Amino acid sequence: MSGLRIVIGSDEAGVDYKETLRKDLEADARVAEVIDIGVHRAAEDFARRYPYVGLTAGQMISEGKADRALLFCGTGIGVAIAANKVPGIRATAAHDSFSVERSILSNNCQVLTMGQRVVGLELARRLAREWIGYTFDPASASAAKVQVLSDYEGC
Ligand SMILES: O=C[C@H](O)[C@H](O)COP(=O)(O)O
Repeated sequence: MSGLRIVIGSDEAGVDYKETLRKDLEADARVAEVIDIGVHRAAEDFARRYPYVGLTAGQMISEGKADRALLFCGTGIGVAIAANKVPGIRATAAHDSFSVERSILSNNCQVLTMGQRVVGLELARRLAREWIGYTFDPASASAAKVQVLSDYEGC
């Protein structure tokens, strides 16, 4: 898909990867807009923890301000849990190529998360490049399964 609006964010444990991946996304012609929700390196911003980052990203997608989010924390787990609290949001941590692919093609996840303490930087960059290239097919056999979740949430 071209023209993606992507939120990028992290807690303090993922800020190094967030900074590198933000630059990658900004240089990618398939990305229309990169929205950096922090954290930034200022001490006061480091007080924001993974729940706020995940919730903010999920809310932005829910409100139509972005299409996807790429989030980092120590493991990728905390930001995924937080984003999943927002109704209608499907978020997952993934650190391998197949799971990243299926997060879109099977699950239509809007949010991909990774852990800076889990995955190497170059693999994270490669996975993000791959992730941008996938588009969910609403006519696929997977669509009815995703719809069950949407129906449950009513959105
Ligand atoms: O999922 C949580 C993240 O990995 C976070 O960056 C670290 O959380 P902790 O400091 O509570 O271990």
